[in-house]
Amino acid sequence: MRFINREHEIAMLQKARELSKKKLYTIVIYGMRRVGKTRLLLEFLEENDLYLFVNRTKTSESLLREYEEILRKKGIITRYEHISTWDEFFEVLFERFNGVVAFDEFQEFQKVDPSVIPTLQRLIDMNENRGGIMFIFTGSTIGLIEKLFKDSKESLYGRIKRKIHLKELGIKGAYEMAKELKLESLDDFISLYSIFGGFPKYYVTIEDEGLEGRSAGEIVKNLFFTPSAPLEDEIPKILSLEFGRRSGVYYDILEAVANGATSISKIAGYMNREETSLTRQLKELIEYFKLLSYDRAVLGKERVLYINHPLINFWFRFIHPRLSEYEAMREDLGEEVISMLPEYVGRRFDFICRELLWILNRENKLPFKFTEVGRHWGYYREEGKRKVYEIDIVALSRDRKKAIFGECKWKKKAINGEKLVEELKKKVKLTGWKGEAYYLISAKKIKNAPEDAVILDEKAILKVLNSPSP
Ligand SMILES: Nc1ncnc2c1ncn2[C@@H]1O[C@H](COP(=O)(O)OP(=O)(O)OP(=O)(O)O)[C@@H](O)[C@H]1O
Repeated sequence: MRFINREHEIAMLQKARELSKKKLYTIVIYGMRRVGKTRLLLEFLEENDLYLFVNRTKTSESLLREYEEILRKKGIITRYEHISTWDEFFEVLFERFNGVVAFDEFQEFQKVDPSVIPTLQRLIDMNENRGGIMFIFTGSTIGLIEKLFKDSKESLYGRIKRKIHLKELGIKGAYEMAKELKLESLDDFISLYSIFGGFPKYYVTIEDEGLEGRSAGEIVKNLFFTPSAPLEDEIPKILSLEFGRRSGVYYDILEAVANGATSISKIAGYMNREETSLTRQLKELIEYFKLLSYDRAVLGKERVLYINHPLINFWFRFIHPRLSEYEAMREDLGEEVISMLPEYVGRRFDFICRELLWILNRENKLPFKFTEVGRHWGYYREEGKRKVYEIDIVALSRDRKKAIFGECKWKKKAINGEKLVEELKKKVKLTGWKGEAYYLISAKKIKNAPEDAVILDEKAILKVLNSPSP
């Protein structure tokens, strides 16, 4: 797959390389698994730079031997020289090497040999003013890498000049990949993006499996629901690397949230456990692993939990609760899941709308600039009963005096725009909104679109996706 996006990150790295010529420069690139850290490194590194992968399955001695061999191949040490300690390894680097040294999966040193970290710290301190070397450390386990570099108790704290949090490619980047894969049909793309988000790895898997130009349903079937499917253990693999041996309750919480338990009391109900026995793990899933987030009612105080990683959400919604069936009757389960996809995609479409709105906002293509966007929900009484209303999009100006209220519907059938806006206006009344109001409808096809509403239909969405990035 051609290298997509990341101009901003490459520019930051290039600037750091320039600065490192005068004075040692250290940079951390961290982000979720599969987001593209290694590829970014490899695109950036030049022939004489050093790429060093910290392989967690190796012993300290064998990793050192591997790196020693790399130094030999690069001509940094001779055939007759040997490196027997990590001290020597870094000393040789500082004495003889000019260029970039990239440690991929740096956090794995904690497993292979934790003493490497203070050794490196000491040598960084001693060589602070030495020009010519730049260190890049990449790490996947977000919580761990943050701890390694931000926690003042850990030794590399304060030695890092720049941190790059590498995020998913975003909807435009994902659409570029989809185009490479001949998947430009918006319907298929919206379904795939709802499942895979902007993680390049999964689009590369579509390419690796020769599934270019196929429908979203066929792709999902092939990648998950065939014998030895390529993504059959993707999520368990990622999560076991993140959670280590502490996994148990985390899995149950994720399953509960993916299936509609959006608060700690509902999760406890789903799992049939006491709330207090889940507090710590829930906090860790939010703050340390960053897999769960809160979605707030923009005009209110309530909040609900959701899984912010699209593929983890998909896995826990459809496969994890039915792992036995997944083993024994995979193809049948696949048929069932594929038949439920339109409804699933319909619900994920809210997030897609928000992302599209952010793009339009950046490009000044909305009635005003908003600074916050999310959902809103509230309650009203009808015939003595308490009922809920929901507004898919509420985008607010900084002073909270202007708002865009929107509905997002991804369905095959055309939506009646006028009717939808009428219903939306009734819901807006329920919120008690007093400021300026604008209305937005996002749907595949819209008939009777009111002239003064912001319209995000198939044509408008394709225009956003195809517009050049600023
Ligand atoms: N910007 C990109 N454009 C095109 N392909 C990409 C891009 N970034 C990554 N890829 C591809 O996606 C796959 C996964 O990327 P990569 O291995 O770099 O991710 P990673 O973050 O290092 O993952 P992990 O933490 O799991 O090792 C690779 O096949 C890579 O070539």
